[in-house]
Amino acid sequence: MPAITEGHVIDSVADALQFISYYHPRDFIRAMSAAWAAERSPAARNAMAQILVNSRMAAMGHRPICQDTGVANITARIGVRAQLDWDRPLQEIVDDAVRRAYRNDANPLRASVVADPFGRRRNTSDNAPAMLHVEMVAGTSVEFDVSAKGGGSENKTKFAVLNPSADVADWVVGTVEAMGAGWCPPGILGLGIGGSVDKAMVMAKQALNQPIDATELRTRGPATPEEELRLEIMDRVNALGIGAQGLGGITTVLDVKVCSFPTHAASLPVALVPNCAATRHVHFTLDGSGPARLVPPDLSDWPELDFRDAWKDARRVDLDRLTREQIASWRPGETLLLSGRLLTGRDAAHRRIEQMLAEGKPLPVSFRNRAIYYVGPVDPVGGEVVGPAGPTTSTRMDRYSDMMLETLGVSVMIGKAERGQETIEAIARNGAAYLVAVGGAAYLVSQAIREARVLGFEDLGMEAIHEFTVRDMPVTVAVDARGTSVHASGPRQWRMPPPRA
Ligand SMILES: O=C(O)C[C@H](O)C(=O)O
Repeated sequence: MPAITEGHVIDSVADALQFISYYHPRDFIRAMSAAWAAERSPAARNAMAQILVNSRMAAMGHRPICQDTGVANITARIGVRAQLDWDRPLQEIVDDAVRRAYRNDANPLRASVVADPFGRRRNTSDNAPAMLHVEMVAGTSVEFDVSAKGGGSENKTKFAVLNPSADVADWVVGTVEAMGAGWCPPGILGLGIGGSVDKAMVMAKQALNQPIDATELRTRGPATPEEELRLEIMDRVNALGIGAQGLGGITTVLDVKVCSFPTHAASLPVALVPNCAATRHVHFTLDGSGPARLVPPDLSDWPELDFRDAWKDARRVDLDRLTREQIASWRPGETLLLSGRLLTGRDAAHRRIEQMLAEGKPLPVSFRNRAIYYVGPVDPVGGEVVGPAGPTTSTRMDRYSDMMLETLGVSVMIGKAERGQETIEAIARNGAAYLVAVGGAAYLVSQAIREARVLGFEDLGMEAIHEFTVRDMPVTVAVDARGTSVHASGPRQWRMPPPRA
């Protein structure tokens, strides 16, 4: 039996991380296409169309589906009789693979990992380390699950130890309803039920690597209590009306995956890990014959669609001449095509601005009457001015709303997902507006960016303040100047009565 070498592991894991950065899994493309075809809410249908067009563009261009190219999550199942020809800890080996993949010259991926997480939060600059789990299994080979998990969906992870008499579906449905849209639905829910607190979380994460097969399951009918639970949760969550990007619609989840394990008689641990529209994972086996060969999807796997129809009546906005009166005329749910200059800034930039204001220091740029886009783009290659540059979750910037709107005079905020009530009130008080771009359509969004330059905080890397010049950047009015939120009105409109058991 030939030995599995360190080189086989590094080549395979590095290739896998590159592969999943631009290829959605086939089952995901199929499920998203079916959901798009069935969607009746125009806003959700348009968002899904952008996700699918972006997915095909990323596959063709070999550029990331999402600007959040994720943290590498790796599970290695090592056969007890496998011949391993390596000396270093597996963590070091997979970290080398991560470095190679994320610093690839042709398709650099975004470095999103920070060390010293509760202190300085220094970017490690190569996305290492990976989150590695190792299991010993029967056999002579080593199986790998490689995924790249984005921060927005990871942040929405929930865990509870329920009373053994509690209903798991009730907890999941209530939790998803309260979770907001920062996890970029439509996506997949991974559930780990039972075991211990740590075991439940690992099971939920690993459940997300199973193929999407809800349609097949529905056709053949559930054969186990887990399969019944999957369909019940899926139907009840979709009846909530949350829809794509939380804009209101009939599909919020494409599938619900469940792993369970025996647990303590007094406990019912349940972990819920959502996966976003940038679902990225691949599975391969090493048997000593060489690195893994991964099979890409076929271009015919994507539906033919032209989302631009949805924009033909869109209002064109000149950001360089924007007035508060114009902002006041925007309607919730309306599509805008933005042209002109906007500033960028996200978590680290807001934190630093707050510190500088407290210390009375001058800021590198004036935000007065400017639009700010919450984004951390991927570095450009070739002729690009910027790499994929989709929106990040705006909710994290809510605590800075008064500072940005009242103290600094920002007029427009652009991101994704809902805002909190205090931010909505601050928007209305200041005659500002909040716009959303589609999370998970980052490569498509980046096509609208014609120029990019860093104006401040360069040391923050992707979190620096940039100025983008955009042309026809598509966005939706999510909170208008009167404080009406489409993330409240959309789901209300598309909510359906709970399906009968
Ligand atoms: O970090 C990002 O670019 C986005 C993040 O994944 C988010 O969804 O908020």
